[in-house]
Amino acid sequence: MAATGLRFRPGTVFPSRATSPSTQPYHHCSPQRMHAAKGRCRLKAKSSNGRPQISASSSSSSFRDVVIDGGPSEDGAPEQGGATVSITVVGASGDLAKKKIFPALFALFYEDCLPEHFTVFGYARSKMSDEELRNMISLTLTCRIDQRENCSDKMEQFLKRCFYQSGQYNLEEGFSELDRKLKEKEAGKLPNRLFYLSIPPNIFVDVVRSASRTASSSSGWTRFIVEKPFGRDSESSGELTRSLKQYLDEEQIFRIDHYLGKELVENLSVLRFSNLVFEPLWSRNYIRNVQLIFSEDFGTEGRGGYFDNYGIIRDIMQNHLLQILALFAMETPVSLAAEDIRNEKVKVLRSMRKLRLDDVVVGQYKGHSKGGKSYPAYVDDPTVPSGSITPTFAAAAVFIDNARWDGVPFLMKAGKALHTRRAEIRVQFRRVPGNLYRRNIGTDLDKATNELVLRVQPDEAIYLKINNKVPGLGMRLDSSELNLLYSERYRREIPDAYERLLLDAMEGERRLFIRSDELDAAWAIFTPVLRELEERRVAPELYPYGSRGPVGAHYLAANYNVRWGDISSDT
Ligand SMILES: NC(=O)C1=CN([C@@H]2O[C@H](COP(=O)(O)OP(=O)(O)OC[C@H]3O[C@@H](n4cnc5c(N)ncnc54)[C@H](OP(=O)(O)O)[C@@H]3O)[C@@H](O)[C@H]2O)C=CC1
Ligand SMILES: O=C1O[C@H](COP(=O)(O)O)[C@@H](O)[C@H](O)[C@H]1O
Repeated sequence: MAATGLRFRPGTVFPSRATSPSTQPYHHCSPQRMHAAKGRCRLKAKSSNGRPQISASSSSSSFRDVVIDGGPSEDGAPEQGGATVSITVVGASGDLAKKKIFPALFALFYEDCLPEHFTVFGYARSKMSDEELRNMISLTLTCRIDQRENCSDKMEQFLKRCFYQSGQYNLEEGFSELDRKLKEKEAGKLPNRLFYLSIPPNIFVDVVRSASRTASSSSGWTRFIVEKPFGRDSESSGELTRSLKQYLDEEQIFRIDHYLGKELVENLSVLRFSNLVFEPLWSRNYIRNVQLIFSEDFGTEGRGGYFDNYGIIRDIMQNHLLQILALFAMETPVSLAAEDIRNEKVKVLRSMRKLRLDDVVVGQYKGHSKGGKSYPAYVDDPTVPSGSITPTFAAAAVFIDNARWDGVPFLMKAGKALHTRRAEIRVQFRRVPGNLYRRNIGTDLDKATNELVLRVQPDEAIYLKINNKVPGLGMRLDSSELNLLYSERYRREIPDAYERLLLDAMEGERRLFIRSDELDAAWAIFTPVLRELEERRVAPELYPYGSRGPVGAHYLAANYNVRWGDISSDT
């Protein structure tokens, strides 16, 4: 019997749906594995929020207690008894599946984070054999995780567990056939099924309808990870939620925002709530402004068909940046339980002012030549309609009308085809009142205020800019950094966001997924301005590919006496 995946300890019990959430683990790392995987995989009985794992909350009506035992047979097919998880990647032939989802599943397997009994299925319309799927997947799997020498064996073991089913998205036949094959692999074990909808949004509902009717688990849980975009505005998002809920309970829907799975975003609450030095400063009393910055140094590159229908505000701001903002600004949750955290996030979102057109700047990249190389304009992308005015850049000032944040501008900036790839949170503190050293600081007092930066990517880091005496006999101050650079402090590679989120979905941990009322509140902030931008056909300010974006973003910040931290310094 191959003992590859995470061991389910004999006797581990899944609770019935009727019982209160159990603290029993969903899976365990063996002690040796746990040691090897320390810091990457969940330690025993802990979910990613560090709480004892609530196991297997189910949407199935006939969920029942189950004892985990046994292991897989030699060909990887699970033996009788125990439970199994089948993960079906719908849209398996697509970009996200190849780039992120299969590699994340392999990384979890490699780190012994998947349950002992699991099967991966790819589903799409493209015709492919199991072998062809495996070949396709194998091109994007990497042994990036500390290059242990058994990586190619692990890859082989993983690929043996991968299968493919071709079918239409809106017809039940393909999913019935999938159901038949899943049952075969499940071999009488308690079947838990996870569907990852890695498909364009216009077919989400078709897939959920067909898959939930014909390929739901008969006795275990069935969950659907839904990729963004969740609609284009309040109305379409509400419509999507209503449609999904015709077939699924809210607890079966895992709306993914992969930024919530990023290490530094995950660390935001730890930084705030477990360090006395930060939380007391976390309010309008000490914070002058907060900046949420996303930039990419490449354009739409073939994704223009999707992007043009959404634009950067929907693609990045309304979800990734707003989710970070909510975590940043929320009050202390009652506990680390998913619902307690999501309740606090909703409160923040509902306290936010609707964004006004005056507080938004939009831009679009134009072609540019540099060093003999030419870079295309957004409208040069063959998948973009000519004359498109869809923004590829936006800056916005948003406000939270509550006691903690009254009057503090939260500035967001997101753009494609800029000079660098970066995502960060910048917190600019107020000036020191009656600063004794103002004469030694120089003329620019703003530059001398403290700034806390959480660099989400690349080169994850947290650093605090402080004023420091330049060594010497004189008294000159400069701005220096207390720097926690992850690559120096932690040798281990940081897991990809999709790894954390997939694992959480399998464990039924919803904390990092978006609840429907959060989504409603998020759309309520952006829908009016999105509508106005479109109705008025507001022309984006053009900026050269590879530049720092439109100057309008500086005027917007200046309206609130703010300077973008990523521009005024290069750190
Ligand atoms: N790619 C990325 O980096 C990111 C993507 N996402 C989201 O993830 C989801 C998947 O993205 P991605 O993989 O890029 O998408 P793709 O365009 O690559 O589509 C995935 C698969 O869906 C099928 N498909 C594509 N277009 C249609 C259509 N019009 N009708 C029916 N089926 C279609 C194709 O499979 P087949 O023809 O074989 O059926 C395709 O391989 C989307 O919701 C996207 O917004 C989110 C974040 C990042
Ligand atoms: O959701 C999206 O995110 C990616 C950026 O993700 P990252 O993890 O590479 O920073 C972005 O390119 C894409 O347009 C958007 O849909």
